[in-house]
Amino acid sequence: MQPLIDIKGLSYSYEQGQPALQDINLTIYPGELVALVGQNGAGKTTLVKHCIGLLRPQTGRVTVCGQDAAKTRISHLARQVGFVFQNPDHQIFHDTVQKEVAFGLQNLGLPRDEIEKRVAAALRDVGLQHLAQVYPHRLSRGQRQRVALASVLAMQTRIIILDEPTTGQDSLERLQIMELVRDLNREGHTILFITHDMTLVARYARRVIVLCQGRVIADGSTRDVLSQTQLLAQTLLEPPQITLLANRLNGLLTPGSEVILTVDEMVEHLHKVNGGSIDGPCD
Ligand SMILES: Nc1ncnc2c1ncn2[C@@H]1O[C@H](COP(=O)(O)OP(=O)(O)OP(=O)(O)O)[C@@H](O)[C@H]1O
Repeated sequence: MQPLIDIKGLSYSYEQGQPALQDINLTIYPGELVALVGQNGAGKTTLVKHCIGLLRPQTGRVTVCGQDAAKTRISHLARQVGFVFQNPDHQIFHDTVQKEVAFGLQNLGLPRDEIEKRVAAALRDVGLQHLAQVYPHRLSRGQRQRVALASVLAMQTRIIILDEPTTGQDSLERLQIMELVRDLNREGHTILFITHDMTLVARYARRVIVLCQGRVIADGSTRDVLSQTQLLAQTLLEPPQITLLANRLNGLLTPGSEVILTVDEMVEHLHKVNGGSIDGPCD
């Protein structure tokens, strides 16, 4: 299968700085749902900015949908890769939510009724349809984040990259955003999301890439990566509380069983251990 994103030997340093990325080699295939994690300053944002053409490799090469990202116009890449910035205020410029979400579609030259349809659908998906005529900067940070997400959804790109998509959201909104991300992935979008929230990683990601000081130190299935507690400790990332609890209990109850990632898995596991005497699920 042809990769959608192919990164070979990518290194990058900001002026007068330590290398932000060092010899990154990564391949993202169609249909993946990938979490990119690492402590502050690990290089996550720098890496994804190379995938949308905002930064050009100093060494190495980034290919997106078969095209060299360094030689492709940003506007052209934007048809393939949607990017939701960590700070929504970096991508919100218009005076109503509706105009903001329509902007990229107008640049594509789409007919007016198609634009209206896509804007309405995207606002519905993020739960903001009732705020279409509001000035975006009057909204909460979480709502502005969802405006930015709606703008990307409306573009219907094959790849969606989200930099900390749940920042500023309460716990219900966090889950709603991640359920939407999972639905988009099921509909065929390839998703890469950056987060520090390892509970969301455990629950939603199928693959995890760990960056530490500009290098990839782990890349594998969520279960494999989250079971490497010592490696995660290097990056100051802690597995979800339920995983830590299960690790402690496993030693006592059922040595050698698989790492547990969610409350549902824990309940299922306890059912097995106790012959079905525990009610669930409760995640
Ligand atoms: N515009 C910039 N100019 C100079 N140095 C920068 C710039 N942006 C990032 N850096 C530095 O590059 C390194 C990687 O930063 P980057 O923002 O990619 O990390 P990150 O993993 O996304 O961090 P965070 O989780 O805090 O967003 C850090 O040392 C950071 O200080």
